[in-house]
Amino acid sequence: MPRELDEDDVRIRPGRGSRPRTRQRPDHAEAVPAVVVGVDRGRYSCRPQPWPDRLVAAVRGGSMRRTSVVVGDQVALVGDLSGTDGVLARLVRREERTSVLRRTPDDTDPAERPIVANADILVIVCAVTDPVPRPGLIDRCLVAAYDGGLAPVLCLTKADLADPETITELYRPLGFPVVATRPDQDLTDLHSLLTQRVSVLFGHSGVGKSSLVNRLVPAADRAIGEVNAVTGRGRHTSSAAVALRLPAGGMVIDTPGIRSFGLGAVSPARVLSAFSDLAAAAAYCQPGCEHLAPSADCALDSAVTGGGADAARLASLRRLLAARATPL
Ligand SMILES: Nc1nc2c(ncn2[C@@H]2O[C@H](COP(=O)(O)OP(=O)(O)OP(=O)(O)O)[C@@H](O)[C@H]2O)c(=O)[nH]1
Ligand SMILES: [Zn+2]
Repeated sequence: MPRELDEDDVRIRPGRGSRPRTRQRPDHAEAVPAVVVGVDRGRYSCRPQPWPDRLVAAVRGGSMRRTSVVVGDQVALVGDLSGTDGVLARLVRREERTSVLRRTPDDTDPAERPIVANADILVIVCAVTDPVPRPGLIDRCLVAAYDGGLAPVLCLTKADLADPETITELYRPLGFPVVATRPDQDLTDLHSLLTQRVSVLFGHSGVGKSSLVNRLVPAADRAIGEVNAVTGRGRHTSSAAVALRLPAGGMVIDTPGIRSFGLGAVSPARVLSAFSDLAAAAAYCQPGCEHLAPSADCALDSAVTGGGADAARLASLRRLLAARATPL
């Protein structure tokens, strides 16, 4: 029996997915566009665009063996797309990604690898208390979001137990939405941010992420658990990202078991690009300036003293740049 390749066999290229697809064949013109909503050991659960209520299990076609495919990827399928149990379609193309979140290497997995593609928003879920908030972790998530091309949202859970103001204040200069949630209030603010968008939820164990997912996604759609029935349950289940449909459109991607995002290859320039107000002043820095601390090389401090930039924004940028180097 030929050995089946899976996600673990893929060598992640250092670039950002710009390899020309010379193997693309014209006979795939009729392939059906679909989005990947679950991945398990080389099997992909996909929702075809023309039949979004259908879950089709697929494997990568021959020309795709070295192409990484993750939850959120836009792909093209050929073959039997009926979604019948036990039937496998073939995945013949992966479209360019608009964003990529990467998982940090760990003891069992030495490669930094993509876990979610094409998400618009990273929702960083953090409890106001119990467990105590860890701004260092939030900062690392922010770096991963800016680097991966996602807009961050901070969701502060358990606002019924403590005042979210201290932590909200810390992030105010960054200008992204901060939403506080509590069990006795509805999730209107969060719904309006996430509806019609693709968002990734990330949070450490105990912060209330599962409670949030259950409130955002009605029980019926949780039947996405079927994904695992289609593709088989196994060792990867606990760390696999799964895309769930929001009632009013859009998807939330849950990332159970993922403890942090990869920051190994993050460049200061990509983080800086999320600070448009400071990016212009940074053009006056010496080449190679990492903007980490006040120095003769860094033009950002004089931009602040000259009134062209905000001190709190610069402090936030420096905290994020420093967070890259701080282990969790
Ligand atoms: N008071 C209060 N408790 C909450 C809130 N959200 C969640 N909890 C409680 O916090 C505990 C953890 O919630 P979970 O939803 O399981 O948290 P999780 O982040 O999914 O944790 P894991 O399942 O371990 O990954 C549970 O006892 C919840 O009832 C909240 O807004 N307020
Ligand atoms: Zn600088």
